[in-house]
Formats: sequence, structure tokens, C-alpha cells
Amino acid sequence: MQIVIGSDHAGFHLKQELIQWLQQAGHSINDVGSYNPDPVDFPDIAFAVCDKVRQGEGQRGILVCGTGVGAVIAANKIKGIRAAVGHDVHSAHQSVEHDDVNVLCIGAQIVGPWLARDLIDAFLQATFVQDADFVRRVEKLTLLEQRN
Ligand SMILES: O=C(CO)[C@H](O)[C@H](O)[C@H](O)COP(=O)(O)O
Repeated sequence: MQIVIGSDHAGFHLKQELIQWLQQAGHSINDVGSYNPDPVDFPDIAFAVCDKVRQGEGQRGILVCGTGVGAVIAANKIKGIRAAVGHDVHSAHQSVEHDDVNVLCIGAQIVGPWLARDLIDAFLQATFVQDADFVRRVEKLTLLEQRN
């Protein structure tokens, strides 16, 4: 799968680990930064990841910040993006199956590298279920973007 990934300073080291693991698993990775642990603002990195995802340059996006919270706030302000914080495996796959989530946000200060891998595995393996209720709700999410 083609994956766009990014982190701020708080997520930098976990991102580096995850990139290596994802590449070993055969994924194609576009790393938009940060490229060192110097402080960087998560909204800038969130836009860099999400803009590529909505333009189709990656099938899914992964953002790593300290808690996942700043990243998910920023990502959900970008048209075409549905982002979720990944803290548990069930939500990581259900967010795709029910809500067509395309960006997973991970908190490097909250989850360790092994849980992060499980969360990403669940997220990447899941696909949107074309159930009429789910489709209607995702359409309503898109309508909310237009009401802003
Ligand atoms: O978790 C975050 C935002 O929700 C960020 O990654 C930072 O960790 C957080 O904002 C704290 O910032 P700091 O500059 O690392 O103190």
C-alpha cells in the first residue's frame, strides 16, 4: 500500500521505527517529515500528510505526535480527510469499516511501538463497508465540511 507518514518532534523517533517496519512489510512510504527531532508544529505536518492523501498520492495517512490529539484536530479540518486517534485495535479498524477513516493519528507519548504496530496493522487491513447506514453517515460528514 502507498502510505504517507509524518510526525512532529514528539513523534519523530516512533515514526522512524514505524517507517522501517512498514517498508519491511512491503509498503511504499512517503515520509513528509519531520526529518529530525527539532521542534516543529503538528498542524504543518498534518497538512503535508493530509494534502497528499486527499490528492490520491497515498491511499492512507499516518500522523504521529505526542498524544495524537493535535494531529487529529488538524487533520479533521482538512477537506476530504477523516482522521481518528488510534489507541485501541478495535477502533483502529472500525474507524475505517464504518467511518471510512483515511488518516490514523498515533500518540508516541501514549502508545508504545508494539501497540502502534498493531494499531497500524488493523487500520491498514480494514476496508470501508458499503452498508447503507455507513455510506449515508459518511456523506453527512462530507456535508458538514461544506457547512463551514
Ligand atoms: O501531542 C501533541 C499535540 O497534541 C504534540 O505532539 C506535542 O507533544 C504537545 O503539543 C507538546 O508540545 P511540546 O512542544 O513538545 O512541549
